[in-house]
Amino acid sequence: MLESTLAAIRPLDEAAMAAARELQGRLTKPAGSLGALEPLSVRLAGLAGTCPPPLPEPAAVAIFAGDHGVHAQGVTPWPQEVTAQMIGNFLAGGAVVNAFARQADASVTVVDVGVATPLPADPASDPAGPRLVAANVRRGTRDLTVTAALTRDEARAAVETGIRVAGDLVDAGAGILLTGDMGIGNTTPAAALIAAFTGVDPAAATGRGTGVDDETYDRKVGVVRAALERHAPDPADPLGVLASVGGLEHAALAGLVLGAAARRVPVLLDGVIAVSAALAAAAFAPDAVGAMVAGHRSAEPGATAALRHLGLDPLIDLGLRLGEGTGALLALPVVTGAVRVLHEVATFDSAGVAEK
Ligand SMILES: Cc1cc2ncn([C@H]3O[C@H](COP(=O)(O)O)[C@@H](O)[C@H]3O)c2cc1C
Ligand SMILES: O=C(O)c1cccnc1
Repeated sequence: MLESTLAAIRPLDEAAMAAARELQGRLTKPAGSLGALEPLSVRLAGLAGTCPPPLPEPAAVAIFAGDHGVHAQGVTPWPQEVTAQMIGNFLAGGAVVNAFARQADASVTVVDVGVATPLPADPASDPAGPRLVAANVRRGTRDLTVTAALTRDEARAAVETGIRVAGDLVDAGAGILLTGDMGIGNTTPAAALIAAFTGVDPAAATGRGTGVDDETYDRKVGVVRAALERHAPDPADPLGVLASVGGLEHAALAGLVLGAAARRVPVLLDGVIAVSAALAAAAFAPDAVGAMVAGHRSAEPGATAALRHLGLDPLIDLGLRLGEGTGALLALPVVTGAVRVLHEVATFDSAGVAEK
């Protein structure tokens, strides 16, 4: 399934992009006045293979949850149980991601791809409310400072879970997918993935996650450095990188991105966990970058290194450092606006407005 998905990922459609550029030039506004929205609309036309591309509606957030063996190294002050407890919060509608999803009219799907502790009972009473997908590959990764976090088969199973979730959401009608994550400790493997794929130093890839103190931060950088030295991951082997220093939610997010790209539906990336997974997706299939929209610039320094490597400019920059899909949801109206312009704005000709 991974191989067939990769084979389905193709470059953007040049004719649709040319049509979108030409249309942008005829709309009743000075050329270029919509800044980053204009090239975004062109890219989304290229992805859809038609101009104008469909409005990115309805939106679906997929929150992949997993735990991390590296938690044992003291890289985060939060107990591991918080991952499972937050799943309960997502399903009950009480997390920040739920508030923003309601505002954006987006569905929320929570995927247990690797949670270590028992999940709370699913309160799912509202059929339109958040939904839980049980797809646990393993009850958390192994400690990447000691051994590979995952076997290649486990990493593949998680990637294929993400591909499957993307396909199911698109089959159910989603016009855009948004990435979400939950996993106490997951900024540590995200930093390791970013260092492995971009080549930046572990100190430049590592941030303070939930807000760790100086001592914990120094330990975290040391953990990332030790993991890279131990495993020497090969960036040309994305499955190997995900297995050695990644996480189950990171691998599944890479699959979600690949699945979206294969179905030619845009995928709006959230923060540092999402962009670390996007690096893996791009290593699997460089053309997958065409489907990626960077929602925001996470405060985590690794996110900026990853976005630079991917050649993506984030739509908003609010200093967010939460994850869950919150930054992607806040950026969604910007994406919709970029496409709506192509559908609804009059041309100089049709509106009888004189050109310069
Ligand atoms: C209550 C709570 C809600 C969260 N929602 C997202 N995260 C975010 O913070 C965690 C990563 O940071 P670190 O690597 O420092 O542990 C992940 O669970 C991520 O989704 C949360 C973290 C907490 C504590
Ligand atoms: O950028 C993120 O997504 C992020 C940052 C800190 C903690 N959790 C997630």
